[in-house]
Amino acid sequence: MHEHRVTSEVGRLRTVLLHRPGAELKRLTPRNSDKLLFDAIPWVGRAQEEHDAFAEALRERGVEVLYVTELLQDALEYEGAREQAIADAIVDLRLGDQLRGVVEGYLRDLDPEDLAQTLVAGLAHEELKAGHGLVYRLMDRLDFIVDPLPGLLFTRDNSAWIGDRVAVTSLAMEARRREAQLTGLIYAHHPRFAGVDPVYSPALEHLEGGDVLLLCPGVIAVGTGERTTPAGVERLARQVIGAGLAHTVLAVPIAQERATMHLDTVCTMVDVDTVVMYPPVAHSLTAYTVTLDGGELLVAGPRPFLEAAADAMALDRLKVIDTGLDPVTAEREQWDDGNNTLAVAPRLCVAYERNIETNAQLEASGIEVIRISGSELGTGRGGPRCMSCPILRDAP
Ligand SMILES: NC(=[NH2+])NCCC[C@H](N)C(=O)O
Repeated sequence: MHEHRVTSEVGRLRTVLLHRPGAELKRLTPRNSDKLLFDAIPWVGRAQEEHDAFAEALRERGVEVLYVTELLQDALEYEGAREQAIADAIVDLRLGDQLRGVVEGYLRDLDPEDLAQTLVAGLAHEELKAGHGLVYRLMDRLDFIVDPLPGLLFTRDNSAWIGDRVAVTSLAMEARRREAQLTGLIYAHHPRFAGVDPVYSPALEHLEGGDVLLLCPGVIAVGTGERTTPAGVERLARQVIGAGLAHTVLAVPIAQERATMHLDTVCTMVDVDTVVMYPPVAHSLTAYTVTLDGGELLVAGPRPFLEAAADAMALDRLKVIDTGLDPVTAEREQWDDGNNTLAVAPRLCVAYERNIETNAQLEASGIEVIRISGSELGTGRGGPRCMSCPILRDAP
């Protein structure tokens, strides 16, 4: 019997879901990288080496590493999962009926392994010899019939475990919406997750896992900005408080900018009472405290985030470690995901090695840092936290 339960950001990590980047990254070109949300064209082989080293660093600390494609392939052995996966992949209105029929036939002929591959790597125009239909002929030769999912690397965003339930999220960016359909299929059909009852779904208001921070058991901070909408926070609050998974949700407005696309780009936890945070926002960030009273959501605030969080967590104060040192270094290291640490246990975290000043600050504050290289992985603008979806952690 496999367990899944996550009640904090820092309890000892037991099981994590990763996605080893593959053929979908080879689809990135200067023409499509903006749309697919990458800032540069990664060297794929090196990105895979970096990712393998990340996974190995976790395994060395006793963490069980699961991979999206392996789970997906297993799930696709089930007829219901196959049907759903194919239906989701061809619903795109760009296809039109005739081409849709051809793509459907093509996908139906694939075995679970190749189907999983294709759903992630996408299907290029030239790979489908669809002959003379109008849409196929008019389509740009360099276009995709099924879009690739390079963003799948950031498994944090498309699902987030809250207690023993999973929030399958509703991704805001068109390029990433299909990711949650795939993880949704895994949780719905893979025997390992039998009986799991999702607490959120991709059909609901926009919500991305990178915005969801489990401050302590019962208290969740949710960023709202470029990705998660205020309506998404409201919906999540209702769902998780209603289900008894939390008593308080803090809605935290963040700037609607790429550099701060998720709350975890400016703040992550490294201990039960300590965060690493980007100095320019540390004292300006605010929070609305949301609780539930007899079916009604009560909203208090806004107040300074650090105060609201400490109160909800019943702490005297939340300790803050600064990103970088001087403002320029801090800005550089924030951009390079210096704040985006993954805690493996209290006071032990994984971070990109390149963020020298921030890592030094962490160590000076007694946090042990496991450094990984991420020159290629980082081209997608995400660090160790974005690249991992914890499925089981010990109580903090
Ligand atoms: N949790 C995170 N910060 N995820 C980073 C996701 C990066 C990805 N390229 C995007 O723009 O969506």
